[in-house]
Amino acid sequence: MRCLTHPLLRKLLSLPLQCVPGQGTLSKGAVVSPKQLFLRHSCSAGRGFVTATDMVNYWQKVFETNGIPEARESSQYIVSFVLGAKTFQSLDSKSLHTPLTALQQEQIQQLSHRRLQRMPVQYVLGEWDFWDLTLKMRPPVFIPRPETEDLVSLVVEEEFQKCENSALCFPVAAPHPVILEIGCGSGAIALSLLCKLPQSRVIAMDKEEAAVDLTRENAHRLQLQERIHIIHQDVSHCSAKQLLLWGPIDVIVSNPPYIFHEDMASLDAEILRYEDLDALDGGDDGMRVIKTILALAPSLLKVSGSVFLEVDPRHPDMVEHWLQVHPDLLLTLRAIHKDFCGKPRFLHIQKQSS
Ligand SMILES: C[S@@+](CC[C@H](N)C(=O)[O-])C[C@H]1O[C@@H](n2cnc3c(N)ncnc32)[C@H](O)[C@@H]1O
Repeated sequence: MRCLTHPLLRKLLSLPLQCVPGQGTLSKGAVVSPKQLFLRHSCSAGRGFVTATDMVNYWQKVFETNGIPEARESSQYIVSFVLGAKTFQSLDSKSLHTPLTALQQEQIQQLSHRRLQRMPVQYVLGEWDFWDLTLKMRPPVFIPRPETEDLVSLVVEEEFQKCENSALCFPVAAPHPVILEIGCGSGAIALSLLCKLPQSRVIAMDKEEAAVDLTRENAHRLQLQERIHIIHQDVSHCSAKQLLLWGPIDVIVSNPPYIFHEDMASLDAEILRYEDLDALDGGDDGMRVIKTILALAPSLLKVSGSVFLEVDPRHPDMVEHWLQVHPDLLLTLRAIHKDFCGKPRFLHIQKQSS
């Protein structure tokens, strides 16, 4: 077994380092038996026990030393997760200074070792919050990003809440709106919409079995399984009939793969190593799946039904042009909405009344 310990960490702790069988070898300056080292360090500080704050500080240093991004946040997430808290900030003073049990220290160590291998913290913890839902996460299923919460808000606000004074509000009249999500991943969008719109039903489809399984598991955990129909299918191979089981659709929503292929190589190591790259790669112009969705939409939507898409900031102009050269689709770009960074990110497209 190789014993790799970063010199900076060694200096930091001023401790004699030793290999402990069974720890394995980690990439890039990994630490051997941090628990033992840490315990000795704490003892030398005269306390003889290890607290949550100690662990956060220790693992932050280890992460920084090993070039792990968001070192402090990562160590805080891991320690608070093991202590059963949502955030480190929500831990009270007592929890922060109570000695950790041997089991808690072991758990923190195991999870931190995964993070040291650049595993995203969402996969390390096995769960993550999206809006007000806690969802199971598993590699390689796409981890929902915070901006996508705004896509959910947009659907709820534009289609189902602010419609009384709008001429474009046909779906609000539907007593039990039917929503189709294309590319459901972990189920983040579909399940949030079901929670926000208690009368709605959702058809969620994904081409990856791992994604379909995770959406199903999350739906059961949230007891939403009665109102969701989950389909394992590639959107480019599916028939309209397959998706019309509850009749014409009010809203299609999708956060499709939209990254330009040439940009894929520059993604973070966390993404490249662990997430399904097909969930991100939108082809040469980032529009491969977007075009398929738009071509299918008219045969699925009710008159005045809507498509909401999350896209790359370069896409609004490209989609507008594409719709102009495909007038037969009878789709109109109604609105472009910005994300919280001010970038054009969400498209509202509507089926014309012909
Ligand atoms: C960017 S992820 C979005 C996942 C989830 N909706 C979210 O926002 O967290 C795109 C998803 O679309 C799925 N997908 C990609 N191409 C697809 C296709 N041709 N048909 C159906 N699903 C597809 C991927 O498997 C992935 O789960």
